[in-house]
Amino acid sequence: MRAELIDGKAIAETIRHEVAADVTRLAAHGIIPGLTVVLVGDDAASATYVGAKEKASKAAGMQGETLRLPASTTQAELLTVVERLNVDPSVHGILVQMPLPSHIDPDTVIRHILPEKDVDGFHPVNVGKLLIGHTDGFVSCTPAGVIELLVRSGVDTRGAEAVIVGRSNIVGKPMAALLVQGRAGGDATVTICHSRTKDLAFHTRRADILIAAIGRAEMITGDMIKPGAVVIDVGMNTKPDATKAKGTRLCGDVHFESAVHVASKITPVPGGVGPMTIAMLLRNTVRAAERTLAVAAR
Ligand SMILES: Nc1nc2c(c(=O)[nH]1)N[C@@H](CN(C=O)c1ccc(C(=O)N[C@@H](CCC(=O)O)C(=O)O)cc1)CN2
Repeated sequence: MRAELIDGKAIAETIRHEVAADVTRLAAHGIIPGLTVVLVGDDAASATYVGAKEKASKAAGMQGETLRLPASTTQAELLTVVERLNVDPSVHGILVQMPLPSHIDPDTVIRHILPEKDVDGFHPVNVGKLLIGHTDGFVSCTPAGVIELLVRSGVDTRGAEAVIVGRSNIVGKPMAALLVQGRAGGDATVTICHSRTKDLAFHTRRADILIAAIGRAEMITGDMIKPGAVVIDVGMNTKPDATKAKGTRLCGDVHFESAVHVASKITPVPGGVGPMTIAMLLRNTVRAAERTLAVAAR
């Protein structure tokens, strides 16, 4: 058996077209969704992701802008930038690219972004809304993208044993909240595993749906997967590869070559969850702009 590939690139492309149609609809009301991404410092991977976000937002017809600030930017300076964006009516979505330089506290910055412009879904108000099942908040883009992948690939999550490996605030915890909620892509029985979990393989082998979000290259091997399981790899790691010009290649948290013979469906890295993160960001930005329309109509 060889697992069917879940093509995140193709699904993300479909969502980007849906978003572009929404942008055209909003234009009839005189609204152009505006997304401003703030990048602090010169981390090469972050610069690539930020460039991709600006390009994708413009391709969808939005007003996409990137503010590139030097690594020496102080926390106070960054908070001033966020405050300016908070009150700018042409900016519907604000995203501060992570990771930030070590002298800046990410939680303080996230709390400064207005929840209604927090298209990353990281603000405690949006996290709280997700937990209590309110749909008027924003959901963190990567876990929201995973749910879209499952739903659009025809995976029935109802009553499934879903095991998440990783307990980050950005992926693991919101992922659990989404899988457990009583709507499409939810109704699963959820287990979260982490670095202190005893006998990790015992849990992963019980999973009908296994979500790997640990941040450790190829840690989940085929023998840790239940035959026929759906495997979603959120990992984005590099490993040495002498055949590549860079000397490294991208890999996930799942050892793909052994997992692909055990799973029924699997996401590749690259081309799985990664492209969904940007597609869901665009969707959140359109929603932020739509809500200003709804507020104006009141
Ligand atoms: N403020 C935020 N910061 C970060 C987030 C986030 O959601 N909000 N997520 C990640 C990085 N990220 C988006 O910012 C991101 C990562 C990967 C991809 C992607 O499309 N990956 C491709 C491969 C790209 C490559 O070749 O290097 C893939 O998987 O196919 C998109 C977005 C951390 N920071």
